[in-house]
Amino acid sequence: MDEPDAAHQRNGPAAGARMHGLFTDADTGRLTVALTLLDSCLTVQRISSPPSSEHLDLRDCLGSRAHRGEREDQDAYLCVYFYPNRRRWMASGPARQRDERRFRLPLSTDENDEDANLREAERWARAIRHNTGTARRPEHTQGVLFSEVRRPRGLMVFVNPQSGRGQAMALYNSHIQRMLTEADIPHKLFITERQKHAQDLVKSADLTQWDALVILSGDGLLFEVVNGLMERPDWEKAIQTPLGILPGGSGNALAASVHHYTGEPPVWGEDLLTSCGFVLCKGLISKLDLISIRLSSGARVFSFLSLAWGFVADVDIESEQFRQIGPMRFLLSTLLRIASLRIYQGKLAFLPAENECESDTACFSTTDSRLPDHLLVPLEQPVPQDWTLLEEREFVLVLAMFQSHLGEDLLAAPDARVDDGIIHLFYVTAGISRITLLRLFRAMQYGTHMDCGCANLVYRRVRALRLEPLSEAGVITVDGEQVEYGPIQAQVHKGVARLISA
Ligand SMILES: Nc1ncnc2c1ncn2[C@@H]1O[C@H](COP(=O)(O)OP(=O)(O)OP(=O)(O)O)[C@@H](O)[C@H]1O
Repeated sequence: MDEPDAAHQRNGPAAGARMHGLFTDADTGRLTVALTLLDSCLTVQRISSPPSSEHLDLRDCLGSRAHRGEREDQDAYLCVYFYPNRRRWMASGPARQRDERRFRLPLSTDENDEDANLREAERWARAIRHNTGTARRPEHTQGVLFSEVRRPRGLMVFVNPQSGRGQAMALYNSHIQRMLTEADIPHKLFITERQKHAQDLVKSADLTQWDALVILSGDGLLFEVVNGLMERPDWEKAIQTPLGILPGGSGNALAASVHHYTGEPPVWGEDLLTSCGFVLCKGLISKLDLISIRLSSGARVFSFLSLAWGFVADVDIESEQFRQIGPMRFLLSTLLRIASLRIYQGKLAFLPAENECESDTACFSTTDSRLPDHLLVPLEQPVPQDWTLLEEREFVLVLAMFQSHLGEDLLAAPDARVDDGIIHLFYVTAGISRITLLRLFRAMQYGTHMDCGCANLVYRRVRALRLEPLSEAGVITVDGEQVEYGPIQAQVHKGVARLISA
């Protein structure tokens, strides 16, 4: 804390002050507190002994409100809600933590105007909310601030009560409801009752009623929402509805990616939820890449996160049986699968990102008019000539990442960005030892797996890919959800959706 500026107190507010006033401590009603509102900071100076001064950064502020005291109390109160990044204890990393500040304005001495103190507190709350909305981080040069476009509609918040360890409703009650109220964001809760419930709801929803669709669950529920939007006749407009993600599942890869894009140190569990809640209330609306995925049956799905075959897909699906242990389920399944390591036979081809010009021959022609896949040809035809077809036929895993994180603590593609228009393709060829594979996954926690010097691990930046498994049975996952097994191909569509992100 800074020492109080005696001259400042004598002479009034500092230059640039939007408002200046005297309050008392909300709890004791005794200490005198001088508040000064600047463009991007609220200064709190305790004038009474011991004097002190604090500068509270409005970029960390979610909102502010004024209210009358309870029952007989005629004083007015000003509440300001901050979520600064702080260490909980010395050894822990910084994480956003709630810090509510309350200040009291005593009942007006003017008997003819008993509401004067409440009006003054409301004037402060309005001014703080205004400055909170405009106090942007200087690095935010792109995108639209969500606070500028939202209201008066609200959020459609989907909660899957079964996701993760079944705690999503408790997380809503303990964190999200309060944060949205503090940020003055209206919302309506939709508790999903079955598979595809969220998909059906967004297919038929009147989207003009909502500012954004928010998912408090794992990535699977957002996958349903994205595909529900893309199945609508008005998909082109519908997919422009901003999406928000709050971690309530066990993988929470997109939520971890959104946090990663803030540039803040990694956090997990409820700290990740608070961070994503903060991003949701304050964040920018960014463009989001969607990846069109074609399955051998002719079905098509849209993905925002990942496509996996081999080791990663097996671990994802096999870990379902350990759902009750939360995110640890992936670690346990990884160890079990490493113990019985498999080789997967298949063909892999891709269009390198540096091949900017699009193939003349490629153009997937179907009756489906949604987002034509101009980089793909039908699966029965050979890939276009400007594609790379690998000679390797034996893999341990193929993993295409569209965002940075594969799980809360797996930073698979550190350079990925929300709308970079790139598929970050990793594959591990047969011949890798168990110990090296384990080392790779440990390094992936810090995003340093490419620094391990493992010759079996290859990373390519691509725009489209095709995978043809040669073994009869196996598992392929898209965004962590199992899809039909067989030849599959994908291409990126840059920034066609929108995500509330950092
Ligand atoms: N009430 C419900 N009961 C059962 N399944 C549901 C319900 N609501 C949604 N689902 C389904 O649960 C599936 C998994 O949801 P989701 O991915 O959000 O959670 P998760 O699997 O716990 O998270 P993660 O993918 O991070 O492990 C989705 O396919 C969704 O359709």
